[in-house]
Amino acid sequence: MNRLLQNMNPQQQEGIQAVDGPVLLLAGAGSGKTRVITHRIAYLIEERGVLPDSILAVTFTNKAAKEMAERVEKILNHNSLAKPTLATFHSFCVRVLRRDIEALQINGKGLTRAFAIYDETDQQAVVKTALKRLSIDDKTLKPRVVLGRISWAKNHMIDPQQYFLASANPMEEKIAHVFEIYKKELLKANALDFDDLLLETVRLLKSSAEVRERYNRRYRYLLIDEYQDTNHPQYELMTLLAGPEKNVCVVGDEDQSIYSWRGADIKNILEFEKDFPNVRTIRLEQNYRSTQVILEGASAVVAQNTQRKGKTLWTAREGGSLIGYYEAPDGENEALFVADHIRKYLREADGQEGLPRCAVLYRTNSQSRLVEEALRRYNIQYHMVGGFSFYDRAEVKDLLSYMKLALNPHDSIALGRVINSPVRGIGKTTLETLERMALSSGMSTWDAIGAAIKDKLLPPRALTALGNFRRLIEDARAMLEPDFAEKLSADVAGDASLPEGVAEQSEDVSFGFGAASDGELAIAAATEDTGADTSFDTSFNFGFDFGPTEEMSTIAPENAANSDSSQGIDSASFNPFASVASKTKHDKKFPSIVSRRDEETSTPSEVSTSEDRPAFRNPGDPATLPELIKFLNDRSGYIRALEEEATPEAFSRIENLKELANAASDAQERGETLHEFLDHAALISDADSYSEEARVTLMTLHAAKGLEFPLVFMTGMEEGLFPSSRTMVDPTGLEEERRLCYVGMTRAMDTLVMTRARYRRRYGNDMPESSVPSRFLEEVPSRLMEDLGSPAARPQFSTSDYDSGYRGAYATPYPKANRFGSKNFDEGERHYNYEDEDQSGERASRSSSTGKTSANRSMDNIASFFAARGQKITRPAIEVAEPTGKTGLKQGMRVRHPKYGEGIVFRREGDGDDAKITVQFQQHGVKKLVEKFAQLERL
Ligand SMILES: Nc1ncnc2c1ncn2[C@@H]1O[C@H](COP(=O)(O)OP(=O)(O)OP(=O)(O)O)[C@@H](O)[C@H]1O
Repeated sequence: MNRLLQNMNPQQQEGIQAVDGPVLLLAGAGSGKTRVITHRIAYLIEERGVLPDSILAVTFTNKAAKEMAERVEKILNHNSLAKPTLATFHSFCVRVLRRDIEALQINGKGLTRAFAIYDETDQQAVVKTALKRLSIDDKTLKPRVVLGRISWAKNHMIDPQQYFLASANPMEEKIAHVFEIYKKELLKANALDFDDLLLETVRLLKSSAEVRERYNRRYRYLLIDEYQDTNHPQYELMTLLAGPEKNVCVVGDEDQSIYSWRGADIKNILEFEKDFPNVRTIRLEQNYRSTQVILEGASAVVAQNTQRKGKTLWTAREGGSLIGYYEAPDGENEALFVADHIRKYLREADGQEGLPRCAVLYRTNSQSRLVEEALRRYNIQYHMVGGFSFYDRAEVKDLLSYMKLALNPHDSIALGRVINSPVRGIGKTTLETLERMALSSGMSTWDAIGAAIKDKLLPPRALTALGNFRRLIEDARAMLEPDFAEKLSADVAGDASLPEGVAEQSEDVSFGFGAASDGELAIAAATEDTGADTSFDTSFNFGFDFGPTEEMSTIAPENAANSDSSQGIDSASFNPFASVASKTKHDKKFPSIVSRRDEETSTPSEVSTSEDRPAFRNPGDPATLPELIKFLNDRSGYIRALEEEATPEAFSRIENLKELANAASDAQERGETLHEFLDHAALISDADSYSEEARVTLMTLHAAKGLEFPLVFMTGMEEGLFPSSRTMVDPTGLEEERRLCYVGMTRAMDTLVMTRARYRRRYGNDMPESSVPSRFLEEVPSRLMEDLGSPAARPQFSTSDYDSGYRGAYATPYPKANRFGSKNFDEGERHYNYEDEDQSGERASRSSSTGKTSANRSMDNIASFFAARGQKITRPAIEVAEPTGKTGLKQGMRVRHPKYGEGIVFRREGDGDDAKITVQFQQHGVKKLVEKFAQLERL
């Protein structure tokens, strides 16, 4: 047998040998697709005598192209001088255009071969020029938003004219005009952006038969990898390059198509057989990677999808350990569980053959923070793929810079970083003037801002922008002082009477809290209490959700006592400042977040009592860390700007900022000061050295595609997180999430563990929100899963497990029972949640005392989780009849809420006026609503 066919199964052999005519290689996960592609190329060269340079293989990433080239070289024993072309779509297009773009010129006009390639910064500059020319404020129409639309239009082959005709509103019309100018400007500059590289190549090959035929003669064998992730222009390019011979082999797996948000069209693979009628379809269905258990589990999940061709994957690796499931009380414990498991795995693997390798996968980058911190506590080195370490991300650094300025506004580096981020009209010239002033007088930039405002040294617009920025920082600084709320409301009241303009604002008093002087905060003269509770709400629009008026309160009972009785709820309680207005002053002072608290007046144990629960600030206390972050997020306009951008990247940045707020809440609970929090963040990024030898890899599910690991963790298996809430009411989006789940599961070779947190903090909320297990967990047959949460299986922690270097950063070492025994948690102190308040239905049927409900609920959760899969469990399931009430809404129904939009009913409890309904909203996560006020419309 030919050496290239040895050790290959019959389908793989067919895939290697079928080199003539169109071939669709449907390669299931782990079925040796990469092996087949590389051997196929080698086979063409060695067996069929094809010239290497007449082979073109297109892959998705440069890394994949490089690896493939190396593998082919190796298979051919480095005997071939000529090389096949292995490139990405974009790099291939650059080659074509550098050679032939001038064929597109008409009467000598058009782009030349010396064209420039514009990156995103260049693109933004062009859009800004266009907006300026059209007198459109780039705050109302963000350049990034415009660029997103332009890219979308281009990838759907829509030109500015068509875009204009199809525009449904004035905004879209404006974008069409910008698009038109953008196109002309690029042409004038002899430049192409990334999308153009593909589109112009397609246009070239379509319009010039001479050029097309030349490429068809040159590349007689075409191979496209990851075909399921190609978009429309890439599809067109493939058909043009396939030429009359159509020796084109596309390799892909529709079950691994996870890039529709980037324009990938799963139809390309689903309809390949239609486009090439005489296609030979080869299915690679033997999986060499995973155990039977893992493969069966993954296949069961993806089998729920409708958009697929359907493959029956099998493996000779019979049996294998069951898929582990662990339900942690919260996100921190989930991460610690993973870290503990990894430590054991690495220990056990020590001395055994082969490098132990494992991966922790998550849906969004922001989830890495807790895992990173847990691994660091265990002193386990890790490598993070596809992104910076959490604290290195631009948006996180920006927000930390704001926090640093709140402590020290003279920190010129932090100031330089955020003075115009988000864009607030403080331009280059202004900054240069400030820098010159600072340089010549020895002032800090902060002081230079003050001087420029005072002496009106800059144009009015610049001064207004600087004034606003200065005020933002001063207000943040004021939040670090006691009684800030009262001062702020006084300031807001005072503001109304102030004439507009920079001159007035330049006076210290009009800045609300006074200008800061070196080393200490100058506080504005105390003003009368002007009724903080009303003015406060208007002065602070945090731009995030504190809950609707009809939502069940998540506030502590002492605050809930102020509820609006007619509604049975307390809208104000969702405002972190509400407690300031509604509570009576406590004797004990809340520890300052600026300085370390006085150990005599407040010991760590006191902080965690219900009376002094850190989540709630007493009147006269400084703001808490999460409050400060929320204030900065909102007042800086940072989150708003990202929301307007509305790209997947922007959403992920928002998630990161929310995660930073969560980190702050954790720090607050540990009693950390702002200084300590910032130091902790700095240490994390400083110590962030990656080792090539690291055996632990952290990455998103997307980044994991194409990789394999003996041990894989999939974390955050929760509705709203995974599947992501944005996809949950869109069947197509949901199918893509399911494919992502399949990709994740099939990365595991020997062991797969899926975890979730029962309560997860969202956007630094005082109270973690309860979560619902991901539907994907439910889709794995129960016989394939085992619960790792039973006491015997539960890892045992001791404080000595933690890296001593890190312990210093935490004021209170965690007691053993707090980690996985979740003693505190179970006693309902820190993790108070509405479910603790409202379990009437379940409680009625339970004889247990309320003090133990959390522990019992945990059992019930696991019990019902496994019961749903038909697995026998020792604890009898609790029967709660599902009432339907007046609305007739039932579990699984799709509904619309006037504020939260679309969602799916997850649970209904109680009846009559007390009936509560839990809904998973697409945009807003899980909400528990009082049915009679909820105004839910059935869809
Ligand atoms: N015929 C074979 N005999 C033994 N091992 C094989 C064979 N074919 C593939 N493998 C092994 O199976 C694993 C998966 O192969 P490969 O990475 O090529 O799969 P893939 O189809 O590209 O996977 P995915 O699409 O899931 O990323 C590799 O470890 C590979 O060495």
